[in-house]
Amino acid sequence: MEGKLAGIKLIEPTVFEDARGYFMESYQAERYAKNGLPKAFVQDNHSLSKEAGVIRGLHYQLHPQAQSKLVRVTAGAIYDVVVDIRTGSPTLGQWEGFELSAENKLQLFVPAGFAHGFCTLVSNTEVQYKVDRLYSKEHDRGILWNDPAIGIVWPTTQPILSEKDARHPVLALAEHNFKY
Ligand SMILES: Cc1cn([C@H]2C[C@H](O)[C@@H](COP(=O)(O)OP(=O)(O)O[C@H]3O[C@H](C)C(=O)[C@H](O)[C@H]3O)O2)c(=O)[nH]c1=O
Repeated sequence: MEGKLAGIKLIEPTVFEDARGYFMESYQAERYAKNGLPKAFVQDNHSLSKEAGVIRGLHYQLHPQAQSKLVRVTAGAIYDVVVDIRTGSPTLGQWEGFELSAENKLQLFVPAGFAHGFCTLVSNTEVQYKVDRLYSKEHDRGILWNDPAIGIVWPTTQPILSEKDARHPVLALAEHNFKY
């Protein structure tokens, strides 16, 4: 399913349930590539947030280390947010949110050119995501979670933030040089 912002994809995997529980292919390179996802991811990430109301983000990496991400929740639930920061994009500065959970098993594909962040909805939420470029501290950038120019409506107005996330700059969108 396509999001309202070009390139964003919400993926519902096939879940095989039986009396024991369930099985699903959480990723399959050939099928996902047919849906326009990168042919190769190079890193798996996994975070645990102990409380509801944790916001991680909004993050992105600059070219040439700009990352596409395939995000899923394996415990708990998040409100996952993407912001279009592609210079020249007709939806530059627009955001969209999705509820991903261990229950709904939905996966979100976030192409390079989007800032990404999430707010946990329950305690002990675990998020696992694939990226197609390696982490690069030098290319890592952030946007303030409540940047008034973007106006994201989060599930909380008083989030638990890392020190880094509490002090991101607000974003003059024109500054970004993502090739649309
Ligand atoms: C992202 C990353 C971080 N780190 C190290 C750097 C720090 O010492 C520590 C925690 O990093 P950070 O506070 O940036 O972690 P999150 O706040 O969960 O960041 C993530 O949150 C949002 C939701 C994202 O979309 C990004 O993928 C990612 O930036 O892990 C690594 O060693 N490798 C990595 O790929």
